[in-house]
Amino acid sequence: MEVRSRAPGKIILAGEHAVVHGSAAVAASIGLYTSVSIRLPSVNDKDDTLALHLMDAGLEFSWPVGRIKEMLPNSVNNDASSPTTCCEETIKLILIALKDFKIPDAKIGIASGVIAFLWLYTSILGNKAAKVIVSSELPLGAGLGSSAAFCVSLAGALLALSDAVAVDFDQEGWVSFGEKDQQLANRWAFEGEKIIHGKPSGIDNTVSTFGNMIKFKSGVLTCIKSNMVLKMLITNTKVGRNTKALVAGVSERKNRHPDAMTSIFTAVEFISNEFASIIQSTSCSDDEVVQKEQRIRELMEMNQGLLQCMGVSHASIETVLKTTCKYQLTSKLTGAGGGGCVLTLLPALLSATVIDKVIRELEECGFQCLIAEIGGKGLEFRFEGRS
Ligand SMILES: Nc1ncnc2c1ncn2[C@@H]1O[C@H](COP(=O)(O)OP(=O)(O)OP(=O)(O)O)[C@@H](O)[C@H]1O
Ligand SMILES: C[C@@](O)(CCO)CC(=O)[O-]
Ligand SMILES: [Mg+2]
Repeated sequence: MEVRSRAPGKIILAGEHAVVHGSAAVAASIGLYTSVSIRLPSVNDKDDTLALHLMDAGLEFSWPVGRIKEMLPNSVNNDASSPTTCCEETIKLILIALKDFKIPDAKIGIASGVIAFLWLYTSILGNKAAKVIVSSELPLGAGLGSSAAFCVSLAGALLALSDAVAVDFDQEGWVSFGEKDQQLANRWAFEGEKIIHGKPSGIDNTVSTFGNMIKFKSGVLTCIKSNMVLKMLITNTKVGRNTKALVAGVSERKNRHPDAMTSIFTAVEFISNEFASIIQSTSCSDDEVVQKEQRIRELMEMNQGLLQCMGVSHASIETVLKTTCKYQLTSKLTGAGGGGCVLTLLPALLSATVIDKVIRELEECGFQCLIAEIGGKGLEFRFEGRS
């Protein structure tokens, strides 16, 4: 039997990092997905290995199922309906076991994804043989929520094969879980994100699970119904960075300057709330749309300034800001910053010629541009066959 699942990446429109410290943030799913396929062996198949193929990283892993029990003595046969946290001791044990695979230095960040995989797999499905393939349309480690899409998609495929959720094997095509099961997938994905991010707020896995546009604060999600067409250019600076290190850096800065940083996080809270209310307000005339866009531009500019105060901007991000500013366009980083992706608001009345020009200039700097669909579907799965 084979199950496939897919979960989208995201953009954070306002509030990244501050959301880790309890401020509100606004995020939307984007139409780029991470897909997972899990194939269980047929009854007559004697294969007793768990194989993982990470297509984007070009890495393959496999473990005899007996070896997995030794590596993760505490996770196998957990209750799939009760998400649990992977302890530091288990992370260390898996890291030691991963040395056998000689992951190249340039790809060492993938190790945390493999640990998250092993934790989710063994906690939800136990000690079973399977072939798992992961592939993504998202750039990895670039601020578009690849880690969350990875964890959500995995949690979804694993839960679809577990006893913890009731699924209809005969349903054809892509289907979503019911709300209770979506919440369970989201809670498991959060446990995976903890392994990759250290201290995630939960916004990335939540928007990847539920899709659409959301406001998120202290673990609570509010759906946003957008009343305006929001078109964002996404520029990938291709400067690699690691969300865990950037989140930790902001916390260290907060420890050094608690009052100043708390004031910054409070300012971000106001920005996110205003952002959400502008998007939701109705506008009838072109003039009203232009006024709303103007306010969003100012909020993006202020948010970017505050992210710079938090220490998460980067020379490559500043280059995108300067380049787009030449065309009177406003940009801000999205996700953890430190490189990665930058959003540029494309006003509704902006001509295609200007968009082409700005994209050409950004690409001449070595960056990669894309315009993604905003606010689409969340986690979905499908069964490919039974045996
Ligand atoms: N398709 C994938 N295959 C293997 N590992 C993945 C995949 N997608 C994400 N990962 C794991 O997630 C890590 C990247 O996560 P990270 O949080 O640093 O960046 P991001 O999620 O893309 O950006 P942000 O958190 O700012 O939105 C990778 O190093 C890897 O461990
Ligand atoms: C930087 C951060 O705020 C967003 C990363 O996409 C981290 C998080 O919320 O977990
Ligand atoms: Mg991430």
